[in-house]
Amino acid sequence: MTAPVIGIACCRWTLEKDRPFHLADDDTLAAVRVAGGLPLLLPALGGALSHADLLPRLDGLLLPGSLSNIDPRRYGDEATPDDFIDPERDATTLALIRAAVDAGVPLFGVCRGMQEINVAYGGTLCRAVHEAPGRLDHREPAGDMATIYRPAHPVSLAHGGWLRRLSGLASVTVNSLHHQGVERLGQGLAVEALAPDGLIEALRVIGARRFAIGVQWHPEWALDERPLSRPLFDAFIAACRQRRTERTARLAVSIRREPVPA
Ligand SMILES: N[C@@H](CCC(=O)NCCCC(=O)O)C(=O)O
Repeated sequence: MTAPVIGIACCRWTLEKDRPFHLADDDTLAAVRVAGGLPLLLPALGGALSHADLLPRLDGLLLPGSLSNIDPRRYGDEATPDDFIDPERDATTLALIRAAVDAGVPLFGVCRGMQEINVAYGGTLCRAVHEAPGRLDHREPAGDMATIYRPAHPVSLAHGGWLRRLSGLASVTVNSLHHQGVERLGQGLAVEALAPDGLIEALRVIGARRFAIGVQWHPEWALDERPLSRPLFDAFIAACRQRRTERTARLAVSIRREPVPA
């Protein structure tokens, strides 16, 4: 069996001279490869990325973190001029998420990716968690990469939840690099983990045929050093492998059914 193909949603950033580039971070690609997947970068083409063309070729969909924020108009809030948004990524991922889950494509959202799952299911975001009464500051500290991605706070894993079953743990300590967070949970989503201030740190799509999980932290960083990070990627890729097996079996049947030329 060849490696499952994992579509990784790119950001679209203008890096120089008004030339936009499609980007994904290297740690996410490395984590997918270590767990046995074949990363395939999905350009942020919005509506030009045909789901009918794409989804039958994908074994998994991964939505990585990003410095950019989801356009607040996507969840009914007002835009502010200085917000760093990425409309093309929004147009790509927000349309793709539910289509992927409905097609049985395993889905894994990290940080912005988890926020995208929430918005795709009709949820809203708090745009500055550190300013919300009773909330902790979830932003990263200044410093080198080890400091930025340091274990920052515990999260409690939901009783009877999927993450608790996977890890056998009641809580894990996670890194934290975000200033936005889930405000209203989307319809059809379940809480999988909470921070000490009650902020939702992980969620799951209820009734999804396969892995459909979002986490607010970054398991791709120091993959083998944190208790839940490698198991998360391994479980995601295992689900993708299962889809690949079924997908290739279906393909073989349809090829056998092709009439043999006389
Ligand atoms: N901009 C949003 C999402 C935060 C996020 O995804 N951070 C990732 C930072 C860079 C990385 O390591 O990918 C927010 O601030 O809430």
